[in-house]
Amino acid sequence: MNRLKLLWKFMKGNRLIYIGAVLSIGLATFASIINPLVLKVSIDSVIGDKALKAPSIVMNSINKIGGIDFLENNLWISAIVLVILTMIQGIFLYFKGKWSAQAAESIAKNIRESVYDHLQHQPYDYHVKSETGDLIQRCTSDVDTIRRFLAIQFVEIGRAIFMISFVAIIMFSLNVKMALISMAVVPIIFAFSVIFFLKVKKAFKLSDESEAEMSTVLQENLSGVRVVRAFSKEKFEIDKFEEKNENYRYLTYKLIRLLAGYWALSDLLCLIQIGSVLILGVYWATTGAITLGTLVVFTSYEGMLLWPVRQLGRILTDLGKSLVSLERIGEILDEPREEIESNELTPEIKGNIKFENVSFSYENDNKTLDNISFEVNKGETIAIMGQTGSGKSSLVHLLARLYEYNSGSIKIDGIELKNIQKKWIRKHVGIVLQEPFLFSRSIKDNISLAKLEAKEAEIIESARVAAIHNVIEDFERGYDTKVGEKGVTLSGGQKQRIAIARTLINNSPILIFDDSLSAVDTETDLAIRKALEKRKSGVTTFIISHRVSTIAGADKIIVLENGKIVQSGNHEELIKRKGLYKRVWTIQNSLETEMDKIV
Ligand SMILES: Nc1ncnc2c1ncn2[C@@H]1O[C@H](COP(=O)(O)OP(=O)(O)OP(=O)(O)O)[C@@H](O)[C@H]1O
Repeated sequence: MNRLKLLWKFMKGNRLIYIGAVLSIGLATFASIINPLVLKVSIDSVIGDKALKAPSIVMNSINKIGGIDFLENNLWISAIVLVILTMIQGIFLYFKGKWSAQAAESIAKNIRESVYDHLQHQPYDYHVKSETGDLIQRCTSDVDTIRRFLAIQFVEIGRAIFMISFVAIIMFSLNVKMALISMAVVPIIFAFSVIFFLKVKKAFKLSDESEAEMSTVLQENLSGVRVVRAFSKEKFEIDKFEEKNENYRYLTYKLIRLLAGYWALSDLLCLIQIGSVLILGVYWATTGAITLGTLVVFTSYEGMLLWPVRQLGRILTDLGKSLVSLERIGEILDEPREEIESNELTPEIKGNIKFENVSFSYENDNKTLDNISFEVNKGETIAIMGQTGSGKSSLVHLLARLYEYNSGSIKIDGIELKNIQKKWIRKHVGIVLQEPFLFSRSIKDNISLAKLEAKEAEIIESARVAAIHNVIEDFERGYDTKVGEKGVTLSGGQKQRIAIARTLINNSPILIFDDSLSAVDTETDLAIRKALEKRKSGVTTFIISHRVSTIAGADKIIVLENGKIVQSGNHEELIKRKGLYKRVWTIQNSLETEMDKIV
């Protein structure tokens, strides 16, 4: 029920058009129902000699033009009325099709926009954990299932209701016995449709989910195709895809088999119904129990009645599918949005940072960061070193409020971080992530992403500091060079440097390099740091790196182990003490000496 409410919400702005479509189908149905009645009157009372029984408005109209005798001499009038009714039916069916399609397209657009907007407001962790292929499936295929239902089937509910009620009223007013026989199968098909609806809903859910799994494999494979090639794991990947593909085929086949079974059985019931009306109707017509006109009316109505009743199965089937799709879309929309523009504080950020007994864990009890305390002043550089998984990235993620710390306090310029607006803090904390992602746009657009209004000179300046300007200039199209998805046309180091330029353009007072200098060689690393040094005045910088030469010049160095600070100090102090820093420094130092000997 909640999901139907959601659909109603999405229909906002299109409800009137939709009601117009339902009314049109009602009028078209009405015209199609009147048609056999005109035929009956023509057969029984105009050509035949039965006295005409009709509502006074019809009787008056016939009398005005000269009575039944006049109609008998001018049979073409009946033919014209039939043609006009058919035309009315056609016109309203056209409007029904037009309006329902128009509304459905617009509603689908609303859904896509809502879901996309909602996804943009999901927290960082949501996207870390979600499967992209599954999300794409929900935003495309599931939305399309709803669109098709709204464009084709939903208005048919209106037709079915109109048709069954109109036809039932007329049938019972003409002949109760015949009406009962004509409608005998309706409740059976209806009950059958409802059972079927529940089964289809289940089968479609499985098929839709398996399609999502297949999309995830496909999306992951295409994103990681270079890893696949590098390890020549094509066969493994093909087998994995084939398994998902086969599962999807099997589940969809089961769904189609179910649908085929329903159609066959409901067709059989309908044919039995039509057959019994014909046999009994002809028998009663020959014995004089009913008129020939009544038989014509009943056989025409039988076809009209059974069509929407059978259609009810299809409507319910598609409703089942749409409910599954709505549920999957609703699951996204149920996720709480991350409020980044709250009424929290938006103070001037200078860059004095103080961690006091900060602890943090991801959903489980294991502490990823345990009792972290340190202080860094505006303009200082702090380096973080530690084994993989020791919590370095987690620590800097806290600074950008990508995650919230569980206990302790982080103060920026004396203000508790949790009280500073997320959008504001993210604007002032420039972070170069460990895995840079470039969009398939031009290099210029990629760099200016963090500051859309950036002037060309600013873009070039950032690129210069990131030591990538000369490389870009060498490209044929310079800054307009299009970067392939994930920057495939660029080397790892080039991508990394563009990502650095993108972060620098914002002139943030706090900069974080999350192992982002690792993809560039030592010389470029040094060049970037020197350029940064020259440019930055008062920028507080966090550098995460395993390379001692990168972090040796930092004002402070902290060494993490299992989420705890095990060492801190500057380079000179740390190389004098036993510990991870000294060990890494010794190894890297001796390697460099060896290299120097070779060169
Ligand atoms: N989103 C997440 N949900 C749950 N656990 C996570 C998440 N991100 C990281 N972790 C876990 O938290 C711990 C610290 O991870 P983190 O990425 O901070 O380490 P790191 O020191 O930056 O490692 P690396 O040097 O390999 O980048 C790891 O055990 C990791 O598995």
